[in-house]
Amino acid sequence: MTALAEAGRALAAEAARYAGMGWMRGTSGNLSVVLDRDPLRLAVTASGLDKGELTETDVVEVDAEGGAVSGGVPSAEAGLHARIAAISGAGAVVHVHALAPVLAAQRWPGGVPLRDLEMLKGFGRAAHDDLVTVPVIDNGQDMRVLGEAFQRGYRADTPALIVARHGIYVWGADLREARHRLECLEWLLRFTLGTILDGS
Ligand SMILES: CSCCC(=O)C(=O)COP(=O)(O)O
Ligand SMILES: [Zn+2]
Repeated sequence: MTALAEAGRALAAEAARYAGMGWMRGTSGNLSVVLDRDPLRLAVTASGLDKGELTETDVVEVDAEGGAVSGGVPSAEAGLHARIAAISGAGAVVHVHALAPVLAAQRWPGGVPLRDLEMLKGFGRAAHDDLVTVPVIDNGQDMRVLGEAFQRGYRADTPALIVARHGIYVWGADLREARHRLECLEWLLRFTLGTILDGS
C-alpha cells in the first residue's frame, strides 16, 4: 500500500469517528497528515464529501500552499492545514465543525479564556495554568489570509485555532494526539460556556 493510501485509510477512520460524534455534519470538516517535510507534502481529505463515508481513496496529496500534487480535489481548507503544519511542526491537523468552539468564539472574539481546569492537561497545558487563551481569527475563503492571521497569533504551547462562525483546528504529533487534544478542548469550551449560562 502507498503512503498516500495508508494515510487515506487513517484519515477515513478518524473522520468516521468525528462524524459519529456529530462534529462533521453534512460534508463539514477536513483532516490531514504530513507525508513529507522537505518539501512539505500533506495527505488531506478530498473536498465536498460526507466525511462519515470516506474510503482510503478519498485523499489528495497537497503541497505547502494546499495545491493538489496527486489527482482529485483537495479540501478547500488544505492551504490552512499546510500553513499550520509548516509553522507548528505538527504531524496531523484536524478541523471539525463542533458547535462549542464557534459559540465560544462568538462570546470571546479576541480569544477564548480557559483557566484552572484539570482537563487542560489533556490539551498539553498544566491544570493550574493561570490563563490559556485559544486564538480566534475571522472566517474567510482565502486560505492565505487565514494562514497569515493564524501565524500572527501562533503560540507553540496552544495547539488550536478557532475560526469565527466556522469551526476549530487542532493539531498534534499524529492523528491520535490531535484527537485527544480536540476532545479535551471541546470539553473545556463547553464547560466555559456553561459557566456563563449559570452565572459562575
Ligand atoms: C458545510 S461544510 C463547508 C466547507 C467547510 O467549512 C468544510 O470544513 C469542508 O470543506 P471541504 O472542502 O474540506 O469538504
Ligand atoms: Zn470548515
